[in-house]
Parts: sequence; structure tokens; C-alpha cells
Amino acid sequence: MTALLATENLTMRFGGVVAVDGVTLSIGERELRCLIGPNGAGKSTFFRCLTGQYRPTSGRILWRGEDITGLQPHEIARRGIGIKTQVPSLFDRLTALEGVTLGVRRRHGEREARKRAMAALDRLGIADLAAKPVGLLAHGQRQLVELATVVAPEPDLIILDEPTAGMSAEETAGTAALIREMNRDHAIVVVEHDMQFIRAIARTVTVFHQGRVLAEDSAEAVLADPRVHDVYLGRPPEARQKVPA
Ligand SMILES: Nc1ncnc2c1ncn2[C@@H]1O[C@H](COP(=O)(O)OP(=O)(O)OP(=O)(O)O)[C@@H](O)[C@H]1O
Repeated sequence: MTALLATENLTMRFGGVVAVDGVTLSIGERELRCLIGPNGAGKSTFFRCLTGQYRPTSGRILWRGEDITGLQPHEIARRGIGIKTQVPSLFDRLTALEGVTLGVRRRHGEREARKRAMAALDRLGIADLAAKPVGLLAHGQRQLVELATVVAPEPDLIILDEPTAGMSAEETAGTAALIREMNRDHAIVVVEHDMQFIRAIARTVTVFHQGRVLAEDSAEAVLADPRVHDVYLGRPPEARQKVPA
């Protein structure tokens, strides 16, 4: 079966630095995939290649079998891929509903766009924020409104870059639950390095290290993998529990 999204030997170099080094992976319909890895592993660069912010040095990106390598972000979005970067996209002065509606307006008339925007806010459990100016929202609330802008156009695939960055433990757990709920209707790729989030999500995890795929398995298997502990913490988990005599 054709994958929804696939990369073949994707490579991105910056001068002598190979940030992404021959990554081949495949995301299926309705899949929820987490991409993790320590600082500098190449996650952000890989994300930016997928979203069209970077043109990869070599390799291919396939969307339902179509080569989309090097397309501009708006061309990628038009294919049904929703993207949430870490850069805020909402205007502070607009209300949450106005901000989310603006994103849906490209495809629908005002009335329908508003309806869809309200449905997205409702789905994320933040309908009560609809009339609030975005600039007055707390960080976690604002992140949820940003998420609503991605969900509202009903993309087939959603790609999220560190959706829980700056969130409290409680907000992180809530966002993980929301993402699992969103996954009922959308395939989702999440770039994260918060292990608590990975535990809460508990789906297939791809671990990046030095630009390559180090491991790809269930969250449980990845969290128990000594190689993953090594690259994350520089030492195996049992070593951390040893108390010097
Ligand atoms: N624009 C750039 N120019 C030069 N080198 C870069 C550039 N962007 C990333 N790199 C290098 O590529 C490697 C991968 O970086 P990247 O930011 O993709 O990793 P990451 O896994 O997202 O890390 P983090 O979790 O810290 O964001 C690093 O060695 C980084 O220094």
C-alpha cells in the first residue's frame, strides 16, 4: 500500500554539517508518529524539509506516491498537510475565533469558515476562549488555539514541531490526550523531545541521532532501549540509579 508520507534517503547538508543523513521512513494513513532525539539530532531540519522550509540536498519526499520534494510550504499545505511550527502564527489583536477563521477563509466563505473554526475550538476543548483576544491568552491556551488553526481546515496529515514546548506537566499531558483524540481523524507526525509526552502518547516512535534513524519501535520498546538512553542521557538508565558506595 502507498504510504501517506514517505522519505527516501533524505539528506540535508549545511556546508560540512550533515544535519539529516539518508533518512528513509514511511507514515501510514491515520498513523500517529513521534520523532524524537537529543539536541542536534536533526529533528528540526527534517521537519523543515518536510514542510518545504528547506530544500533537501538529496533524497525524496513522497506524498501519496507523488514527489513533493522542494515544493513551497503553501503548495505542501494545499495537498492537505497541516503544519504547526514553533513560531506563533496568530495575531494578538484578533480573538481566538477570528484568528482560526482567518486560516480557513482561504478555502471557504466567511460563514462556513467561522463554523469550521468554532468546531475546531470546540474539538480542542477551548470553545470558551473564542471571544478572547489571542494576546491575552496564557502560553498553553495560545498553543491550543494555534493547534485549532491547523485542525480547522481538516488536513489529512498534521505535522507538529514540539507542541508542548513551554507547557507545564499538566498541559503536556492534556495536549498528548488531545493529539491522540485528533489522531482519530488525521495522521499526525509530532517532533518532540519531551519523554513524558512520548510516554503519554504511546505510539510508534522514530529516534533520530546524528541525522540518522537510530531506532523505530513502539514507545515502550524505545523507552526501554539502552541505545536511546545512551544518546539522550549519555549513560544507561541503571547507571543513574547507582548510589556511590
Ligand atoms: N541552518 C543551519 N546551518 C548550519 N548548521 C545547522 C543549521 N541548522 C541546523 N544545523 C546543524 O544541524 C544539526 C542538526 O540540527 P537540528 O536543529 O536539526 O537538530 P534538532 O534535533 O532539531 O535539535 P534540537 O532538539 O536542539 O532542536 C546540528 O549539528 C546543527 O548545528
